[in-house]
Amino acid sequence: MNWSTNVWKQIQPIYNRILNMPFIAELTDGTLPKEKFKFYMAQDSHYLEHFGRSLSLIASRIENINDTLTFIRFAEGAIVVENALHESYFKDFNLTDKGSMQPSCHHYAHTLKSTATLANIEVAVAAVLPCFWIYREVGHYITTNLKSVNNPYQKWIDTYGGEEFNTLVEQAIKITDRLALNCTKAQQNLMTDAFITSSHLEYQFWDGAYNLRTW
Ligand SMILES: Cc1ncc(CN)c(N)n1
Repeated sequence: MNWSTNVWKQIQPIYNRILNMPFIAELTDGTLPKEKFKFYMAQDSHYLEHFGRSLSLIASRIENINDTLTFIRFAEGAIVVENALHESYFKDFNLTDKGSMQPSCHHYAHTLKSTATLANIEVAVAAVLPCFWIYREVGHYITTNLKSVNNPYQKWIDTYGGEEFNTLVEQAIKITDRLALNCTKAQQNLMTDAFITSSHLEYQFWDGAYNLRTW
């Protein structure tokens, strides 16, 4: 079994907790209160900047030059494409000030940046993978279970449930599995730990937004 299949199995309890979060249920049926989505979008805009920086750090450190190019494109996707979605919601919701980073976002963003800088490269790559993979799965899940035709969060759902994002996710999984193949079992375990930690932080990010958690 390749590394990614194995680690995805390991995070099933966390993934199922995510699917059962009120944030996801209400995003699916379009009833998520606007103030919670606005909080989430503002925090996510901060997150995407730091995520993009983490991807750029990985791009500069990863050995294979084609992987460097792929991670540069991932960084651009986060900073330009994904953030454009946020900008459009800022307009829709008259949000002008995104405020400062709050605990869940701060913890996740800085964990990724320090891992991308200081950890072995395969661990850094494993740490960013849930940011791709969990969002794709949640996007697909919501698309399949969509309950409302006029869902105000449709643009978000279409972005993460769509084909363009899926292509990026496939590339990220493939690179991570290739790196894992050249690792010892001990190194693979560190990759798994990083993947699990980021999966918990994905849960915390949505939970922080739903509860409008501030310092
Ligand atoms: C917190 C979080 N994690 C992941 C994604 C998808 N790149 C995101 N926009 N925000």
